Amino acid sequence: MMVDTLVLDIEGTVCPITFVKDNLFPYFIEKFPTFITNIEFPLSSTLEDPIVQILSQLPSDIKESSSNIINHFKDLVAKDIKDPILKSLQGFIWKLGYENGELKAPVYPDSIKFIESYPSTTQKIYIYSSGSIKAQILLFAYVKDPNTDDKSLDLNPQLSGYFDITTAGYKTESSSYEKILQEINKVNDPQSVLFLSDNVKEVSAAIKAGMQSYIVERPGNAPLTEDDRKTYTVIKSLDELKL
Ligand SMILES: CSCCC(=O)C(=O)COP(=O)(O)O
Ligand SMILES: [Mg+2]
Repeated sequence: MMVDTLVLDIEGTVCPITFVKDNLFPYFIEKFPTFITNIEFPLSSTLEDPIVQILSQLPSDIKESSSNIINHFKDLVAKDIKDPILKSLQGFIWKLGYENGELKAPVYPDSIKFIESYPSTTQKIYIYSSGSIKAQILLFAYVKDPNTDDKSLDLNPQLSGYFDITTAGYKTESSSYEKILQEINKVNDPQSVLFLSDNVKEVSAAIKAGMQSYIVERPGNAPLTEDDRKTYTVIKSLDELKL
């Protein structure tokens, strides 16, 4: 079956895990406390401030003080918990870093090349990440240009859409991939959709939903077992795709 639609994971697939763990997550932990010190307690969800709106969704025992909120998010980040409130907050804080030049996304050169060359009127690329859609759009708007130090590339014009855990669901559940197939009008043709991820459970869930799916093995990713290698197609670069 001919593939004409790619769904790409971000961390560990088109971008090194170290960028998320060693740059994005610490940036959030460093900058978030300065945002929260300006906020008045108790929180009022009627305020226009988008950060207050997000924090208002927290359980009442956590949102009662800034120190509880900071400790709560530090704990979620340390455990890499894919929490929708954390993910939406991170998008706001990272925006600052991308806009002032402190953050630039080191998307792998093979992935830049693929994203720049694959899309056409009949071939599409979508993104599905646990990072919020806001964070995904920012990351692809500020891609480090591998040829020059000072410039960045905006790959968003090449992308047809974005999914996160609030719009599609958790990435290890096959129902999330069924939802994506519905959204992109591919329910009757799921084998024409190829999902790429570093995470074996995500690849397994996508295959269960009827998509094709390969594991992308990058330096620093979680090691694969012999069984994983026998069960799934494993690629090391998007250059290996023969589409
Ligand atoms: C959109 S960049 C931030 C990535 C992130 O927060 C994350 O949890 C990465 O998860 P992924 O699903 O891309 O592996
Ligand atoms: Mg990943």
